[in-house]
Amino acid sequence: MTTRAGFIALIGEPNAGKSTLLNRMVGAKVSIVTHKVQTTRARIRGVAMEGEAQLVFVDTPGLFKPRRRLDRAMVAAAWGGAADADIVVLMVEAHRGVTEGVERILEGLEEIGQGRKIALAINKIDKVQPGHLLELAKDLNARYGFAETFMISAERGHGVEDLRKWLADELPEGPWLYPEDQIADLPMRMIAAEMTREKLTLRLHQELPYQMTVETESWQERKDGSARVDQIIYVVRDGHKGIVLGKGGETIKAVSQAARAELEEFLDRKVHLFLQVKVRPNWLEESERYSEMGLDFKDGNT
Ligand SMILES: Nc1nc2c(ncn2[C@@H]2O[C@H](COP(=O)(O)OP(=O)(O)OP(=O)(O)O)[C@@H](O)[C@H]2O)c(=O)[nH]1
Repeated sequence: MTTRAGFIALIGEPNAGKSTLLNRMVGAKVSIVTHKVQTTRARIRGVAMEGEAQLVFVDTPGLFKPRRRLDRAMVAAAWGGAADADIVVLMVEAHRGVTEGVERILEGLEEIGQGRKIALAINKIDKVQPGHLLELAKDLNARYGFAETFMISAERGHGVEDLRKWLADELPEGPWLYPEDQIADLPMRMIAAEMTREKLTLRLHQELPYQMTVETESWQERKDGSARVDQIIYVVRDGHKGIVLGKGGETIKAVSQAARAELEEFLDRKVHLFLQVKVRPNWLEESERYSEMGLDFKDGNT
């Protein structure tokens, strides 16, 4: 059995249909991960299984907000998420065609195009005549050498299956990035980790340790309707551990209380939150790519 796994970034102008497509591909409403700016370059929006392939969809925050003065270096930096992905899918709205925004994205693709496959998905085909579609596909392919072109209607589901299958075939061979049984509650795990991270950021300000990550280790539903959530705060140095714990553990206690309160409000039920701080000195080398993606990377997984 050959397994495949990798990161896929759906990009496009606002309203192109990225969320709609993602929800179709993943088969559930998962794109609920908040859009708060973080130090991570990209975050997981959903995971789908297709045969023996695991498709991990990442978000590319703040990518396409039009900027007046957009120099190339800025573009490259802002494209972090897409640049880390194995496959990028550019979504273009069929009825709008090559807008200024699309042109800008095509320019950006030149920067990140090396080393990854880029597919074109012309979306909302239900809104136009077929003749128009072929012309648009030709025009776009003349501007950029896409690996493949798909005509889809994310809303109605047309062409989505073909795209999914193609993505599964094109992903690199390798072990799955998530255990299969974690996929369903993944968005919740990530939201919970993000809440704790946010509280730590608020509390520590400039003291915030470099390269700190929060991971939700386990999520258990209890018979009484409450949830037990265990999280680990990873830091890279021993000294950082002290900062996160605070004097007599007061920092971590306050963070835990605030994060729990927010999680309880979000879930509308009782939560037992357990935080642990661990030093993982080689963390960066071990898991640079995965942790940037917010993945639950553990030693020995590779
Ligand atoms: N007619 C039609 N409408 C679609 C299709 N796909 C998405 N839409 C609609 O387009 C709108 C935008 O879709 P979203 O999925 O929210 O787009 P998005 O790219 O995630 O937007 P942002 O979050 O703003 O970046 C919604 O009203 C969708 O219902 C499609 O295939 N056909």
